[in-house]
Amino acid sequence: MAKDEIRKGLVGVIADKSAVSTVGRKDVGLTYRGYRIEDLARECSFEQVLWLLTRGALPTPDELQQLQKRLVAARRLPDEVKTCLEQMPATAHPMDVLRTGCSVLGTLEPELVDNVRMTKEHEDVIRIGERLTGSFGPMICYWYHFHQSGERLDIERYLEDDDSLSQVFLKLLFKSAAKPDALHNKVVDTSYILYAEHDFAASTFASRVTASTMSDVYSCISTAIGTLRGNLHGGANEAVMHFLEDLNNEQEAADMVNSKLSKKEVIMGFGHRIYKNGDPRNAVFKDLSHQLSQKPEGKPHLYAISQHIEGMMENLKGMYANADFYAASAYHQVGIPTYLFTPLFVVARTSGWIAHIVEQRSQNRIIRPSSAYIGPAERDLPSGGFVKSKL
Ligand SMILES: CC(=O)SCCNC(=O)CCNC(=O)[C@H](O)C(C)(C)COP(=O)(O)OP(=O)(O)OC[C@H]1O[C@@H](n2cnc3c(N)ncnc32)[C@H](O)[C@@H]1OP(=O)(O)O
Ligand SMILES: O=C([O-])CC(=O)C(=O)O
Repeated sequence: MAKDEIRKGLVGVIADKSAVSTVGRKDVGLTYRGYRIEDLARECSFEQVLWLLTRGALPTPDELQQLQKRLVAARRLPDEVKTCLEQMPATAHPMDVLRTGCSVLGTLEPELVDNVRMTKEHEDVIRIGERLTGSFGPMICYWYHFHQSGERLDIERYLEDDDSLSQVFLKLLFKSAAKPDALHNKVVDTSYILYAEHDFAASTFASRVTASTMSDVYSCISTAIGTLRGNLHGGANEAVMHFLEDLNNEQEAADMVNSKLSKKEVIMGFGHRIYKNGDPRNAVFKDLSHQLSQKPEGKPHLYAISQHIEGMMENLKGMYANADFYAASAYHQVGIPTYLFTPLFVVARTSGWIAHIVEQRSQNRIIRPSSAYIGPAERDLPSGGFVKSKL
């Protein structure tokens, strides 16, 4: 790369070393700490993956039990957080609710200044990550029910100590003390695994930029949530659902694709900065969406329309579905409201963000690129015609 070359969007720039994941090595494949995503999705729970990402190795049964205890404790929302959730408007986007909830928790349980240092003792950071991961589901459900019906959700009423993070979310969303439907739970748990980590994706890179200034963990995570929210990144799963909702059959889907492509509009859920030959997470999400569509209450037409769009994009643009495309029809068939799709991504990705914050701190140098200036040449202030406000 030539010294003055501008890489718009930082395409192809290798910004640092990382030992967390590999994305698209030889154009395909995703591994977390060396393990293939397909194997993790099939064999592991999200809690195991959370441990793996943040600590580098799979947990022992005892370590998993300890983690579960901490995640149970993390479900508790301080009264101050509940009050803030009640004060946020019903019209707020749930991503803004989570971003703010993260900040509020950071004021109540701050990372001690003494811990914000370049050190190899990272357990405190990981524990904050666990606290946030455990509290995000209850936070979003508390806000959701309060603004749907005025009810102050009694979180523990529905939960048991062995509930996984996916079970916690589904029980609280549907206000049910019964274990959720097995396939619904598998969909949410697997989505958490698939969404957990993705190298220097925009939100992760943003969290590392904040970490590189020696800021606190809550600031890093709220930076990341704000970055994930956009439609070109995590917000795409909601954007996909918005156009799927408007389509009644394959002909309407074809008209939508042709119309958007003719206007050079981007079709959400397709394309990727790194994967040019397909996103390995897509096959897993697609299979889950298909399984759901086969249930009596499933929506086979939604799956068929999605498949039709996927085929057209491959044929017309040579472009493949990314993780967000079938995540939309899968979450929808579980009964999750569309505006909660990206918040679920946050629950999952907090583990990856934490792994990267720890890594950034352990090999820190402030992230501060340069720009190629194209503004006016250096000049004197005009002698008159403007108000000189300096005394
Ligand atoms: C979990 C995730 O965050 S996965 C990503 C989720 N985001 C989306 O699904 C949004 C839709 N996709 C996109 O906008 C893009 O593909 C991104 C943001 C994911 C990647 O962006 P880039 O790496 O800059 O795209 P890339 O350089 O491959 O684009 C090449 C060309 O394909 C076009 N293109 C890229 N994606 C799409 C799409 N989804 N639909 C139509 N055209 C597209 C671009 O407009 C560009 O066209 P041009 O050469 O005429 O300007
Ligand atoms: O890597 C990216 O650019 C976006 C992505 O797929 C993710 O964050 O999961």
